[in-house]
Amino acid sequence: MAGSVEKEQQQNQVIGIIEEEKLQKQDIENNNNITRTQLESGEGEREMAPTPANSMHRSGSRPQLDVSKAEIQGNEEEKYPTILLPNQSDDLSHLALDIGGSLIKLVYFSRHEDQSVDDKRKRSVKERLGFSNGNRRSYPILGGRLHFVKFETRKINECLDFIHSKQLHCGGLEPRYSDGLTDQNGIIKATGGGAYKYADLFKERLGVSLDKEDEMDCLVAGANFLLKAIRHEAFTHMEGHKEFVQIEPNDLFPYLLVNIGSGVSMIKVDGDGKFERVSGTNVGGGTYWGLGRLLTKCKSFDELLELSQKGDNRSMDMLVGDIYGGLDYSKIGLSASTIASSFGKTISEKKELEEYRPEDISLSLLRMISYNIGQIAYLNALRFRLKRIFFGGFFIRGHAYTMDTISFAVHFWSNGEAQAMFLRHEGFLGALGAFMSYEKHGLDDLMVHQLVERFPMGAPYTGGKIHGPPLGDLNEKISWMEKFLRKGTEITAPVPMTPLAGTTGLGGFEVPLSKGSTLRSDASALNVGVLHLVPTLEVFPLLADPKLYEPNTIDLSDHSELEYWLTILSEHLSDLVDKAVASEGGTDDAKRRGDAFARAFSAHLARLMEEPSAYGKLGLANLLEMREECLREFQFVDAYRSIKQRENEASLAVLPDLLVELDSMDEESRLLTLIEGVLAANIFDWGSRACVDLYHKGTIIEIYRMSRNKMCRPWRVDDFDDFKERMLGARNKKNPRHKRALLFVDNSGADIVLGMLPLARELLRRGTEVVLVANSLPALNDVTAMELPDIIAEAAKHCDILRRAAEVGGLLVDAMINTSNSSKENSPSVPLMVVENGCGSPCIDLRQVSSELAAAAKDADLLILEGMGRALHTNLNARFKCDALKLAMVKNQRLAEKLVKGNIYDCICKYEPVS
Ligand SMILES: Nc1ncnc2c1ncn2[C@@H]1O[C@H](COP(=O)(O)OP(=O)(O)OP(=O)(O)O)[C@@H](O)[C@H]1O
Ligand SMILES: CC(C)(CO)[C@@H](O)C(=O)NCCC(=O)O
Ligand SMILES: [Mn+2]
Repeated sequence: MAGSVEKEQQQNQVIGIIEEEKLQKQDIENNNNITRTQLESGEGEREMAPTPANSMHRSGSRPQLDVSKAEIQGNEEEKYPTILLPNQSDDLSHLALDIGGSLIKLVYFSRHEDQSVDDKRKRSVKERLGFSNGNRRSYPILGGRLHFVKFETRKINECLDFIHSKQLHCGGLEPRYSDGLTDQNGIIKATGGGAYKYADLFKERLGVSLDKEDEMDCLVAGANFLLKAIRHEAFTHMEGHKEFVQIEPNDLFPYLLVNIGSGVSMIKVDGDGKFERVSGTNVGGGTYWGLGRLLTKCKSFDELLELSQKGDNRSMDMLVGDIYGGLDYSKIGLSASTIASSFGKTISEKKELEEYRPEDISLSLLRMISYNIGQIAYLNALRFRLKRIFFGGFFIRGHAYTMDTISFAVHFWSNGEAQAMFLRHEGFLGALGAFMSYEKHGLDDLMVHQLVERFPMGAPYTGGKIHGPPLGDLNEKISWMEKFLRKGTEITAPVPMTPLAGTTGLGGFEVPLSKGSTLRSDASALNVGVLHLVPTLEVFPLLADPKLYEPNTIDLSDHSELEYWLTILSEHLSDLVDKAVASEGGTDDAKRRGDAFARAFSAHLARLMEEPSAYGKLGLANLLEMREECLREFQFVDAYRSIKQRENEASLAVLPDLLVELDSMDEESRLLTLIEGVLAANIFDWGSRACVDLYHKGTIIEIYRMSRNKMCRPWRVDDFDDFKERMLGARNKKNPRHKRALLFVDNSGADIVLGMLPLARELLRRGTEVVLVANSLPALNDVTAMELPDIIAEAAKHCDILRRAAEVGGLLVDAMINTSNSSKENSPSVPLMVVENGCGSPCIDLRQVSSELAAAAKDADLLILEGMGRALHTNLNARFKCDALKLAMVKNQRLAEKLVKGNIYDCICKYEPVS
């Protein structure tokens, strides 16, 4: 794709659907009044754009639209006139299809220019660290998003409409105006039988040709991609218990892939493109849905599945006990309750179909088919000595009972030798594989750490389906939220996670496990997010062992733990909404958005409470990030903006006094005071309920002083003496001073200004280069990389060391500072730099950090992680290749008890020298 970039950039790009209210003709004619507009792009995502002349620093990962010199094409009276954007650089999409006997699966990719601002901080970082991420052509893969959508094959017109409304068939370009490009882009990769059957229909309706890819090739390519590139794609499901498994890419083959679509294919996979279809069965998903429809009169697959959840198969199935007069047949290992013959009971009863409960029929049928597939899969695994069986296809539909039955069959027959595993993207294997068959998309090179899965927080999913019209408008999104809630409570309901009693241990499987009363919402629409491909993400190079690294400290698979944190977030919500609404001026519009945000986020929390792994493996870091993402989705760019500003100002005002105080001390007490200061200042955390209550009781400075006065050693975890020894004894050869320290900073205000900056200054004074690592996007009151240079410039007015270092680090190039003419020659000229961490969350997952942080880490020999999010919730147990100091105040009673057997406001100073 990279090769065609220039060509595409020369093409005028046309955007078909832009809301007319948003882009008024007049503005377009004046062509410079529009500061932003919205282009619908995928599930409820919004795209906005600065004009080049008046570019707003919307911090963010959101792509932006260049509407300069925009022109209406064609009839201006049209409701949705086509708008030509000559200066908009390429934003294309690719689509691939898997048209099966029952369902059509779509995978589409939307890509956009990396429009991250090249601010002075970034420029200086690039210069200092000698790396560049500005040139995206140096990356084999381009950033963008992979979306997953499905439709029923019998409703193929809905699918065609969807493709048309999103212009997916012409690479994001309107065919009418893209001339030559239509041909070039008028080919869609497609697999499944429908690629043949519906080729003419696609040509007729969309003017595109389907480029047919072999179905088995695609299934295998899709499965291999998912298993290698997506963390925790596979999971086991036994007796209601779901567990994610991480498969090592070099320990993946061989395996048996069982794709349960309408029919079932069993494929032995030995490598990329190396496979053989070893078996299949015509008793599959189509059988369940088809027979079930006839026997129960259900109108939809989900209705049928839902019925099964209230069923009792004993009224249909003939059990061993029915045959043996209530006895087990223990000699061959069969309990009385084992099913001897599915549906067998109905032969001895003189009942008509109508006299059986549809619920029982559905359950009996589901069990029969699942068990049968599990058994055939086992036999094939045995045939080829395969230990792992991955089950895909939409028959599974993330349904607990189906998975339990299959797992049971595999486990029972193989005596636990073979393992059944399921895939989160279950039904999308073929479509993904077809997508992969596009040449030069670069996806093969994609690595786990470059993929971020995001769940649209307020997206147009209703009843598990995604349909147009696109929600480009926040109003629509908000009113849709209300619909979602209504719909959500209808279809999203708890399924017990704990197994019900009833199995005999003798191979009996008479009472369904994890059956619940209502069906969980459609897995494929709600359980699979949008995959963001971010080529600039890297694994933090200083992790001692990335394979062993687990960012989260607390295990949320412990249900009480999950409940606790979900409750915390829930209780925090109204306060957060107040802040968010205030940050946007408290207007009516902001209030509506705040309300919708609160509802959307509560719905997600409620869903997670019922179904903790709804969005994949859940950790506290994800949960906290989800909140920030959700805020951003409702356009709250920086909810704590004014609080941060106020706290920065208040802290900067007392900084000079603090520096004087520090400078009057000897080295040893200064170091202690500095660490104390960091711990004390970490009390300013708007993410902590307890602290927020505290803030009502005093000014920032009062609280900071109070906090510092209460600092008495030993702290709960207190390795200060070791750290001090390393620092003060650093003059000998064996332990030279640190060359470069990375300081992962946390909050704005006192935390950064009175805590971390003075510590940075001390390191600089000792000749250690300092890199401040801060968030890329706002999260709570965390300081961002974009905000830091201004804070440093202010602080530098009072401090030569900071000023010189910031100058050397290129941070002060155009800042207006009053230089006081003091002794330059005394201060060593090591740089102070700022890099972004690549995150927009209070926590940090070091498996996915920005490339500039990765570059800065190369020469670092000291890490200081500060704050609850970065040093406690995540990374407390992380091991590094260099010295590491973890500093935080524990601002939560439960966490304090759990992690350090201590109390709220206890402090942690954990020093881990590299051995
Ligand atoms: N909403 C749904 N509508 C219809 N079937 C569904 C739905 N959700 C799950 N299913 C089940 O999934 C099956 C289809 O799975 P899948 O999409 O993997 O196969 P397919 O590609 O359509 O079939 P094949 O590969 O055999 O041509 C259906 O037969 C049915 O059992
Ligand atoms: C025909 C396909 C491959 C179409 O996806 C699938 O439905 C299937 O594998 N059916 C089972 C056919 C058999 O092997 O008995
Ligand atoms: Mn299929």
